[in-house]
Amino acid sequence: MPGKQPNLFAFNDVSALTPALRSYIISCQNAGLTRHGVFKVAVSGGSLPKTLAEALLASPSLKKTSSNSTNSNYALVKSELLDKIPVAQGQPVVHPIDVEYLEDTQELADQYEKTLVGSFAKGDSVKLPIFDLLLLGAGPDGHTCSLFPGHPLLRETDAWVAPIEDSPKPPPRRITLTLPVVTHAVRIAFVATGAGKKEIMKEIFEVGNGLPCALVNEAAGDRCSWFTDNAAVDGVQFPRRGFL
Ligand SMILES: O=C(O)[C@H](O)[C@@H](O)[C@H](O)[C@H](O)COP(=O)(O)O
Repeated sequence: MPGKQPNLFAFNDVSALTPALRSYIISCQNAGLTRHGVFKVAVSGGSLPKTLAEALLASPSLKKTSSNSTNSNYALVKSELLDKIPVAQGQPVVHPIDVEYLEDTQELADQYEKTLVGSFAKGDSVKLPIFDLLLLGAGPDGHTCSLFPGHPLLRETDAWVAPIEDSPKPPPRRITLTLPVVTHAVRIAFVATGAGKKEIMKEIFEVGNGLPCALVNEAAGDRCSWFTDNAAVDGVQFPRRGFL
């Protein structure tokens, strides 16, 4: 159905992708600021924080990052991106998980949901938080956030944040935004690069198969955009290819 399909923006390589991602993020930010005076954005881990640094910082290579092998998405975003924002430009308000509750993932999820409730005022009128933008990665199995293929967590309808104790990707114990929160965002952008993504991109876009990334595509339609390099989408059929 034209108009309801996700957008695909494919580029020769990551250095060609990042300026377009930057423009897209700035337009989402401007829309958020116009709508409610703030820009509410959530960011996943993996290779994304590094790509965001390339997209958003004037000179991302000025400060070297010691390591990006960490189980903490916050530590990753902090070292790759936040620590490199010039002090004069100010810092965003960031809500990492509260490590005090790491031993109890349900409590950790509840505490994080409370943090979101503080920002989005869950109640009679607000059934779901509406982020201005979710910036996500796509795993080689089609997972996104900590929403894994075939996992019962995909059926969660009430919670905004949920624990997972059996993540197939380490670490096994995590918390995640739930699928309805993801699909309710004003805009959702996936960044997927490299030939290693080709097979799963084919499955997500040509088959669907209930893969978490495909479920986001189906629910969000044209509110969802994919930023890829050509290697990741070589030979993949897309209903809607855009140009930026
Ligand atoms: O929590 C995690 O384990 C990661 O954040 C993960 O969900 C990541 O976003 C995808 O696996 C894609 O990672 P890449 O972009 O590095 O392929």
